[in-house]
This record gives sequence, structure tokens and C-alpha cells, in this order.
Amino acid sequence: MNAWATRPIIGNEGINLMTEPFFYIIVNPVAGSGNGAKTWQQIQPIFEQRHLDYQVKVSQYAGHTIELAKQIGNFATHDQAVLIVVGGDGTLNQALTGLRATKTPLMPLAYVPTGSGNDFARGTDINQDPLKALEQILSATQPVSIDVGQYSETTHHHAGYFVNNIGIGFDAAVVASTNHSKAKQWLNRVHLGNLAYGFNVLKVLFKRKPFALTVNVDGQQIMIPDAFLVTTTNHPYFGGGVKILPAASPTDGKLDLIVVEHTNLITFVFLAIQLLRGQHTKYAKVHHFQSKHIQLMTNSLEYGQMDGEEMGTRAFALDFKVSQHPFWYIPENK
Ligand SMILES: Nc1ncnc2c1ncn2[C@@H]1O[C@H](COP(=O)(O)OP(=O)(O)OP(=O)(O)O)[C@@H](O)[C@H]1O
Repeated sequence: MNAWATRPIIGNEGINLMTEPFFYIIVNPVAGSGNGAKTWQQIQPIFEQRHLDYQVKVSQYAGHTIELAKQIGNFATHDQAVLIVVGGDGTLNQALTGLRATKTPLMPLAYVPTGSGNDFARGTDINQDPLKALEQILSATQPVSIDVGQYSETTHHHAGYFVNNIGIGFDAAVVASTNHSKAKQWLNRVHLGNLAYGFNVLKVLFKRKPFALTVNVDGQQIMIPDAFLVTTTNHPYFGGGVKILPAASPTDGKLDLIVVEHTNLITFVFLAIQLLRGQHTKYAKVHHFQSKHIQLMTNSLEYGQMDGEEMGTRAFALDFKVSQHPFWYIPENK
């Protein structure tokens, strides 16, 4: 039996399962280096041809999706509504964040992946082909419950949600270094954005130092003096398709934490090969935790990333919990 078969389906209040919902749509035109805009042009005729009720809003600037989702959630006049996000993982994160702060925090979300990484789609059995993903949405008659991560930063009085993962250290330094590299822009233009990540993985590997990490899981405190990669994840994927924690599931009501200790180059290369084989978590330098509640603390200033977006640099004190959100689609492996 697969994970979806055991997952209770949310009977969303106000959703009459027999009628087509009203579709609110947010498009991030710049997601995936312009793929968001192209995909919307491709799929809009489908909404017209099928006489679907919809309203589209286009994100005009970075962070705009949060405001658009708040407007939709607060002023939705259709009680049987679904919010479709056409964008990357960052746009989906913003839509969830905005929606959760409204009068209808549990309006079902749907996702048409058009980003460069699309890790949420990989982790939740959404096809990465936007047309196929749209079919998964339009053929659904009820939402499924998917885990989303919830975090609060005790030192910054800041809280929010994530759909994929929050990373401290290595992966976050790679995101920051890549975003600020001049090469990324022109490599993106020629659809070689992943090459920019490759260069920066090597750069960060040689430059970053290990740091002391305190982990609290299920009342147990663990000190890791030389942490290097620290990622709390909702599902197996990060970094655009890297299966960092094969055992993680977006339907088990738990979050997974991987901590990789700093080590020499030969061991890193060995672990990278094991990662490709899905065997890396067996080794002593790699720690794997799974829980409903995880706390992390660093004393040194470290980079952070959330769903592929930079969080900045600081000493982190993070409290993670898991929440559920209704998603409107039929998972591929169901
Ligand atoms: N009109 C806009 N102009 C500039 N930036 C925008 C605009 N609309 C949204 N953004 C920003 O685009 C950024 C990237 O979006 P997103 O993460 O969805 O795409 P991506 O990075 O290509 O995909 P992925 O995260 O899957 O790799 C987000 O930080 C978002 O705030």
C-alpha cells in the first residue's frame, strides 16, 4: 500500500465535492527564468476552453505573492475555492504564508511547477510538466492533506511556513553564493543555471568552516561540535532534485533533520557518491532525526535558506513543528 492510500482525505468545510471549484490563480512570471509567464500563456487557453471559473493575479515584484494570497484569502467571495500557484518553490512558499494569515487559512492550494528546482513537485508526486500537473489539478474532486513545515525563531520573534526545507550552513551558503554570483544571470539565460550551483558547491566546500550545533529532538539534547550541513525537510528533495533524505515523507506528520559533519575532501566525495546511491545516511558523519518537533541552535553566524530563498546570516534558534494543508490534486502514484 502506498503512502497516499493511508492518508486521510480532508473533507474541507464548504467544499461541495460534486461541483467544480472556483480557481484563484497566482502567476510568478519570472519563476524558472521566465518559465512562469510562458507556462501561463500555455495553460490559460485550457481554462477558457473548459469554461472554468477563474481569476488570475500576476506577481509584480519579489514578495508580492504573499500580499496577493492575503487578498485572495481575506476577500474570497467563492467558498468553494482553490488557489493555484504557477511558479517555483519560493512562490508556493509565499502563497502558503500569505493564505495562512487570512480568514480562510485552509483554502486548498494547487501547484503548477514552473521554477528551476521544483522540489515540492518532486516530493509530492506532482508531475514537473506543467500541463500534466494541471491535469492532476483539474481531475481532482477533493483535496489531499500534505504536511508543511512551521518554524519560529525564538530570538527574532519571527515565524512562518515552509513547503520543502530550511537549511543552515552548507546548502544555504551555496544558495547565497550562487544568487550573488554574476555568472548565474547569464548561465540562467542560456538555461545552464545548475552549472552556477555546481561552481558554488565547490567554492563553499573549500571556504566554509564547521560550526557548533545543538539539536533538541523528543526531549533529547545532542551537541554536534562540527556541523556543516543542517537541513530540516518535509520530503526527500532539496537543491533541485537531490534526494537528501530518502526516508522523509510529506504525509507522515513528521519532519526530518539531516546533519552532516565537516570532514576531509575524500570523505565528502565518498559521501556524495553514497548520496547518489541513497546510502549516505548509514555513515557516522551523517545524522538523521525524525520528529514532530525539532529545535536547533547555533552560536556562530551562519547562512540560512528556506525553500531555496535566502534567510540571511545570523545565529539561529529555530523551533520546528509540522502542520497540514489541503492540496487540490490527484497524486501521480495514488
Ligand atoms: N515580478 C517579479 N519580479 C521579480 N521577482 C519576482 C516577481 N514575482 C516574484 N518574484 C520573486 O521570484 C523569486 C523566485 O521565485 P520561485 O522560487 O518561485 O522561482 P525559482 O527560484 O525559479 O524556482 P525554484 O524555487 O523552484 O527553484 C521569489 O523570491 C519571488 O519573490
